[in-house]
Parts: sequence; C-alpha cells; structure tokens
Amino acid sequence: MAGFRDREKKHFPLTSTSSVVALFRDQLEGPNEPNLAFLSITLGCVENALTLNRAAPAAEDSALLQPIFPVVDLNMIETLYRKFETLVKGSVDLTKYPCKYSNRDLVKKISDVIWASLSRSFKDKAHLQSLYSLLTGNKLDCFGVAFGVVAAAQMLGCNDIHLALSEDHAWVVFGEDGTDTAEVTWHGKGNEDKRGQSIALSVAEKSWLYLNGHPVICDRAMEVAALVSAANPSINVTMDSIEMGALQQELLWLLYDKDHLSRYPMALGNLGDLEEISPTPGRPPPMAIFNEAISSAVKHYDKHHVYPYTYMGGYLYRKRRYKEAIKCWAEAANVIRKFNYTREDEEIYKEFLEIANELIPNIVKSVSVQTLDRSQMNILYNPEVYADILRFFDGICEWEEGSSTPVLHVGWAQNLTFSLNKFDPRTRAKIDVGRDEDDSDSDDEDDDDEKSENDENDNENNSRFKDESDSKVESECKFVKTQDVSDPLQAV
Ligand SMILES: FC(F)(F)Cc1cc2c(N3CCN(c4nnc(C(F)(F)F)s4)CC3)ncnc2s1
Repeated sequence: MAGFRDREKKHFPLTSTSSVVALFRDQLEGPNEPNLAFLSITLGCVENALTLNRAAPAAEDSALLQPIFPVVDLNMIETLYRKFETLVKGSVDLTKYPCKYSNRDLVKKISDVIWASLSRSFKDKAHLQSLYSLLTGNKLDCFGVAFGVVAAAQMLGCNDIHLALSEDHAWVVFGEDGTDTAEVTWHGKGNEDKRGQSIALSVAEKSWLYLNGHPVICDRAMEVAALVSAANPSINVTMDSIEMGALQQELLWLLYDKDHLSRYPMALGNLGDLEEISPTPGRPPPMAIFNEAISSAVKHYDKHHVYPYTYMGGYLYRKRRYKEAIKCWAEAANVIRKFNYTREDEEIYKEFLEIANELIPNIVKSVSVQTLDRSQMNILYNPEVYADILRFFDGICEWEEGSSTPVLHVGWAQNLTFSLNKFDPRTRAKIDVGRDEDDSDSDDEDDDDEKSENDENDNENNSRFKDESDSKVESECKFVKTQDVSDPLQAV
C-alpha cells in the first residue's frame, strides 16, 4: 500500500486549528489534486474529537485555560485511509472498465461498494458526513454517501467523476464531457433510492430538488469546499464546539481566498453565518458575504437558487432589519415560482412555511404592539413592505400552479390575512404590485415554458392593475384564487 508521502506526513501530529489549515493549504496548493479521502478522514477525526468524544477538561483547568484541540496522530489517519483503500480497490476490478472515461456501470459499482458497507441504523443524525464516520461506524448521511463515491472514484483514478450538488440533494457527473449524470445516494425519508439512474428524468419534473438543471458541479477543490462546508461543529442542540467552528471558518476563508467558493453559494452562506457568530478581523461583514452568494447564484445558476436569499433574510431577521428581511423573502419566492412543487421538495416547503407562518407574523406583531423603536413602526405604513409581502405570497402561489402536489392550505390564508390586516389601509392603496423588471427576461421564459403564459398573464394583470393602481386594491395574489378564500383584502 502506498503510504502517505512527506506532503501528508510532515503536518502530523495535528495539535491545533492552524496545523489542520496548513495541511489543507498544502493539499490545495500541491502538485497533485487534493486527496479527498485523506482530507475527509482527517477533518472527520478532528470533528469527532471536538464534538462527540470531547476530552473532558480536568476540574481545575477550565476550557478557557485548556483548549481541548485533540492530538491527531498520523497512524490513526493512515490506518483508516488504508482501510478505505482496501475496501475500494478490493471491491472494484478496474480491468472490467477498460475505457478512459467512466461509464454508468462503474459509477453504480462504486456506489454499491459504499452502500454495502453501511449499517442499517437511521442516518439523519449529525456528524455522519465524513469518511471517518463510514470507517469507524459504518454510517453515512445522504451527502456522505455521494461524497464517499467521489472520494473512492478519485482513489481509483476515475478523475472524470465529480460531485453535483443541489440545495437538498447530491449526485455525480461523469463521462468524456462530464455531462452524464447518475444518482448514487438516497434522498429524504421513505423514498426509494434511484441509484444508477440518470438525473434527466427528475430534472424534467422541474422540481426545486434538482434546481431545474442548475446544480453546483464541483471540481476537486470545490469537493474539498463541500466536505468543509458539510462539517458540523454542533455538540448538541444548544452547544457548538468553538474550536470546530473556528476551524471550519478558517478553512472556508482558505478556500475563499483561492477562489474555490465563487461558484458555491451555500458555502458562502455558511461562511456568512460563521462570521455572524464570530467575526474575523479584516474580513468582509456577513452581509457582504451573503451578497456574494446571491451574485454567484445570479451569475452562474440563472437565479435558480433559493438559499442565498433565505441565508440573508434569516440574518436580517435576527438583526431586526425587518423591511430588508421581507425584501429577501420576496426574492426567494421570486425564485421558487419558477419550479413545480413535488413531494421531494419538503425542505424548501418547510423554509417558506416558517417564513410565512412564523417569521412574518412575528414581525407584524412585534411592530404593531407599542414598539419603542419608532423606525420599526413605519413598516405597517410602508407600501414597499406591503408589496413585498404580496410578492412573497404570489411567488408561492405560482410555485403551486402546475404542480402535482398542493402547497397551500387554509393556515397559509389565515397567516396571510393576519399579516396584511396589520397594514394601514391607506398604505395598501398606494402599492403597485409589479415584479422585478427582469421578470420578462428571455432566460426566465426559456427556462419554464408553462410558466411563461403566467408571466404574460401577470404582465397583463399588472398592466390592468397598474391602470387601476389608485383604485381599491384588487387581490393580485393568485393565492386567493387557488384557495377560493373570500378575498382577505375585502375583509379589512
Ligand atoms: F448534498 C446535500 F444533499 F446535502 C445538499 C447540500 C446541502 C449543502 C449545504 N447546506 C444546506 C443548506 N444549509 C442552509 N443553512 N441555512 C440556510 C438558510 F435557510 F438560512 F438559507 S440553508 C446548510 C448547509 N451547505 C453546503 N453544501 C451543501 S450540498
């Protein structure tokens, strides 16, 4: 077995965050590709020590005096690496796959090797994303299986097999021009896995889960960014490991500085969240990072990603910058309206449900009671905020239109009317419910044909609506038509 070369050995034993960062830097700058299996095992080992098997500091030295960074020895990592190498090279006979580029059978075979080594226990716990978890506990989450397939492929020299990521699923691309796709893991609960199948069939459904053909396609360095981003500093529901969070943050800045996050909006979002928790002196503030995530999604993924807007919206909500938060959520709904809701889109459904039925009602409640903060009070007198709430609901209505599964139920209507009723009636008369100017963009229409006649209808409605904009506000939101609820706006 080829042991580790000096490039790997010289960093051990790992005794601090900076020694792990130096090891990752070396792998990213090295003459060879970064070794995904090596990095995943190493980071997983550190995460395990800092979150699951915490060295309990002796009574007298409190955590403050005695940082608990584990000592990671080379032989532990090398033993686990060799175990993975034996598993992968022992199970895949490459002579059966002679061609230069990988084919579907080979991808399925590699997926089967990872799949067969998993125990049957449930897999939605934390810390199941790394090869350390696979090799010490035979457990991986759905991301971990996809990542493990790509790490195994690299070990076999299949350098055309790469990780493809949506906002809630992962698969692989392969072949001569890297456009063949294959499922290699499962998704969600109670869904049969589709391993071996191509993604084309699922993309045709226009579901958010496959981002309608706009997933993040990783190169080796972005696969390192994915394993760093997937690291989980949480010790339990209420506590995070400060050391693990700091390590993840430093590794993300290392990848950021090497321009490996510029096409990875979720990793930028993760970095923004970490900077909110513990700002790094001299680094951009969270809002700048969230803006970069939005710009990346607009530039590289044709405005089909939702999370960049909900990362920023969540941050603004926590900072009580409610007007801007609602603007972000309207933008998020402006993305989701391009998709058709299918039953495997639950994660984003829950995201919008929380915004509509908890966060926005909390905002209108908190600014309508005797708020001391006069700046917040004028939200209920601000036509732009009111229009953004309507745009938010309109996007969700359009998401539902043409979908196989309904999105809305009467609870949504109750929360909508609750929120809208808090606004001053004169404010409501001032609005012009338009969509952002790029709505008529050809790329939008190209992308979703059946949505285009809606856009025309919208434009028609909007133009009709604009002509009457000074008259009584008609309900522009499809929401009411779909729900057949008596027009909530009449009720005020
Ligand atoms: F591979 C899967 F199947 F797991 C899909 C992926 C998820 C994900 C991620 N996440 C998911 C989204 N995520 C969010 N955290 N907060 C979010 C927001 F709602 F505030 F926007 S979204 C945490 C990190 N961060 C980096 N990369 C990936 S790839």
